[in-house]
Amino acid sequence: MTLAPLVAGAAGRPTLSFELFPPRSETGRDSLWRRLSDLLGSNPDFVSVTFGAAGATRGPSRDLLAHVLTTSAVPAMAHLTCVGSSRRQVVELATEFLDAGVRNVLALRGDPPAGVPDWTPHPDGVATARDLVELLQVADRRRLALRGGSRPLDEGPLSLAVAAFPRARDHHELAVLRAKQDAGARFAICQVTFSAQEYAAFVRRARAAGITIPLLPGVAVSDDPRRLERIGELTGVRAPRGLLAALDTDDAPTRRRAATAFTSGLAHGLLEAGAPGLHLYTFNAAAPALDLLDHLDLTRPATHPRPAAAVEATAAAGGSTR
Ligand SMILES: NC(=O)C1=CN([C@@H]2O[C@H](COP(=O)(O)OP(=O)(O)OC[C@H]3O[C@@H](n4cnc5c(N)ncnc54)[C@H](O)[C@@H]3O)[C@@H](O)[C@H]2O)C=CC1
Ligand SMILES: Nc1nc(=O)c2c([nH]1)NC[C@@H]1CN(c3ccc(C(=O)N[C@@H](CCC(=O)O)C(=O)O)cc3)CN21
Repeated sequence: MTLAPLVAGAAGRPTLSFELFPPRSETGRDSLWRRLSDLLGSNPDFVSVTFGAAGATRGPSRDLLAHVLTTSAVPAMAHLTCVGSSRRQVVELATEFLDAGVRNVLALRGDPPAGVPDWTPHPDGVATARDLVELLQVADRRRLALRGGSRPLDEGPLSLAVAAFPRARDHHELAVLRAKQDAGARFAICQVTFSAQEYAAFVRRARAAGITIPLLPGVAVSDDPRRLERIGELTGVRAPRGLLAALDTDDAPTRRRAATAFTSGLAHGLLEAGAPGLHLYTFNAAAPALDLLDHLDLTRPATHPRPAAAVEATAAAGGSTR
């Protein structure tokens, strides 16, 4: 399933996507599989799976993507990063994910690993997301050529997305996004934002700079203030003090209501500003994302065809394939 037309509005409704990170442990994996089935059950347009700094979660990220691709009909997007890798390593990495059935990739430069003071980037490595956008297309073409040049019928074209930064005010950052678009990115997922005005102003600046691809805003839907603090440390985008204060309570239902009151206000503002949809940073929790969907009345009809593996598994279990 190619996501670019969906994000560009082909479905006639806002696009909805969930961002997940791979579990750290076996126990984490079992509990994630359960929460995942609630999230996938709401029929998002796609889920995306993060890739730890400098490839630290390569195996777990690939396994989580393969799990989504084989057990659900929801398209999955891999985040892949290039910082610290040689061109050859990037092509190998891309081929591994393409072999696992991934056709949608968020091409990111990537964060340097935390707490590794003597870390240095690869000397002849791929330094920017723009170069990664190009190299991923090379890897896909090379893989196709090695298989005799014809694509299996169920293998769609490679579809690439990149990151965008609503906070960025200088022309250089817009030129970088423009270069990623010109290299072949079909849409951008925005860094977390807590302000619809900030997003709207960014979209205006981007359009004036010749950026025409859809710019999907990113919304952190957590009801856990520690998560929001952590994302603030990681990205420099701090949650509003009022939101953190409202979440500063041990009463879980109060926290959940406060989170949904905030995210639904923000989501309304973003959609009113013309956003093509919402990319929800879920932190692997189902409830805050599903509460928001209820609140927005964004219930989704089941539109994705089921993958053969899931249909066979259901049929083997004596169940319905619908
Ligand atoms: N994992 C995720 O979901 C997300 C991660 N990020 C992170 O944000 C950071 C930035 O990533 P991207 O936007 O993918 O990287 P990018 O390669 O587009 O930009 C990275 C930096 O390099 C500079 N740069 C890029 N091309 C340049 C050029 N030709 N000449 C001079 N400077 C250039 C940019 O100004 C920017 O400051 C990374 O750490 C990335 O992993 C951001 C959003 C989402
Ligand atoms: N610069 C940057 N790097 C990213 O990886 C990134 C962004 N920005 N922006 C959007 C999303 C948000 N991301 C996040 C945000 C928070 C955690 C987080 O809370 N991580 C926990 C560990 C999670 C776990 O494995 O249990 C942490 O303590 O760091 C992870 C990814 C990934 N993305």
